[in-house]
Amino acid sequence: MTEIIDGNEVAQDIRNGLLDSIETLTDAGTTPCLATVLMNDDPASETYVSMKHKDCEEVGIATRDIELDPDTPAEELFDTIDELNADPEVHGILVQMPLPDHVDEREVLRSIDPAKDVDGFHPENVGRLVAGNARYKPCTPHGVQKLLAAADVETEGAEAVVVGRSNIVGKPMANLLIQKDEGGNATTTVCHSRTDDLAEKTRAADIVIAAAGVPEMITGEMLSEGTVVIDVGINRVETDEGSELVGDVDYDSAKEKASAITPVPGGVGPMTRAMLLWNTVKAAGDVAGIEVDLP
Ligand SMILES: NC(=O)C1=CN([C@@H]2O[C@H](COP(=O)(O)OP(=O)(O)OC[C@H]3O[C@@H](n4cnc5c(N)ncnc54)[C@H](OP(=O)(O)O)[C@@H]3O)[C@@H](O)[C@H]2O)C=CC1
Ligand SMILES: Nc1nc(=O)c2c([nH]1)NC[C@@H]1CN(c3ccc(C(=O)N[C@@H](CCC(=O)O)C(=O)O)cc3)C=[N+]21
Repeated sequence: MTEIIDGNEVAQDIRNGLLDSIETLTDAGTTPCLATVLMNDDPASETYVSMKHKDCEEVGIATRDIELDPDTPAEELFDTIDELNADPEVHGILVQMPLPDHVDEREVLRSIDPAKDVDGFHPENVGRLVAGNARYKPCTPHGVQKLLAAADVETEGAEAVVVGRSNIVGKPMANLLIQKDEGGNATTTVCHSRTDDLAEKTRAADIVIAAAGVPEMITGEMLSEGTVVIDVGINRVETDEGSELVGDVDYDSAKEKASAITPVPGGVGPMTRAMLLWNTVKAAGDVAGIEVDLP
């Protein structure tokens, strides 16, 4: 029997696990607060940002909601970030990607106070993660680690294959998997668009983590019996019945081979949002000087 790993359920457990710490912090006068900055009018981005606000509301995290018109001059975005950096009531800052072409994404990431960088994308936080001294683990890979743990998947000694090498998913995922730490100690291969014979790599894996942004590219035929399959991909595709959300994994054929698999939607996506709350609570705890219990 293939285990279907329910991301909504695990994310709910994480949110519940944060409640006591949020209450402790709030009672001590430090209500955790996340600020989001949205500077694109893509409906999907708007949906994701509003989901993040709803999640915060549910657990008692305060929010700031900043929306900038996509043709706002970059200077104004930097001014906004400076204000949030300086605001003692704001603990986490998330600038939703993608940004318009006239804004330099790297410069934006560098401008966020690393102590408030709850995405974990600032170069200082990337460096700390790589050095094995992470402050904020990036939300999507951290969420994948929590999903694997919830499904009792042992990473230590496992052969893990990450498909994708982006800065926001593939690279930090691989870095977490090779850490000498809980949820790490995996022998990790990173594949990408120039990988020769991807199927050979995925067939040798105990754990496959698909983050390529190519709809349904990982098929059952590319997997060995018993593989754990984590599908990070979120692709909107048009079908005869309208638009549909699919992952990077061909779910039906992969499920035939997998011992455990995540669905899309309802897999990694909700975990990304839950780990954002996790990082925000950690940020508030650091500011308050209170050691909070994190799930
Ligand atoms: N669930 C969630 O919370 C989140 C989901 N996502 C989703 O995850 C997916 C990946 O996102 P992201 O990392 O930002 O995407 P990017 O487009 O930034 O990176 C994709 C990576 O996949 C590699 N790749 C592309 N095509 C192939 C192929 N045919 N075979 C092997 N490797 C390939 C690319 O290789 P190369 O480097 O050579 O170009 C690149 O490294 C997307 O579907 C995205 O929507 C993203 C963030 C959060
Ligand atoms: N600074 C920044 N940080 C991010 O973390 C970030 C970003 N920019 N830009 C866009 C990507 C994408 N991303 C998702 C988060 C949650 C779901 C999610 O909750 N998905 C649900 C619902 C999907 C739906 O119904 O549309 C699911 O998969 O079940 C999806 C995608 C975060 N990202």
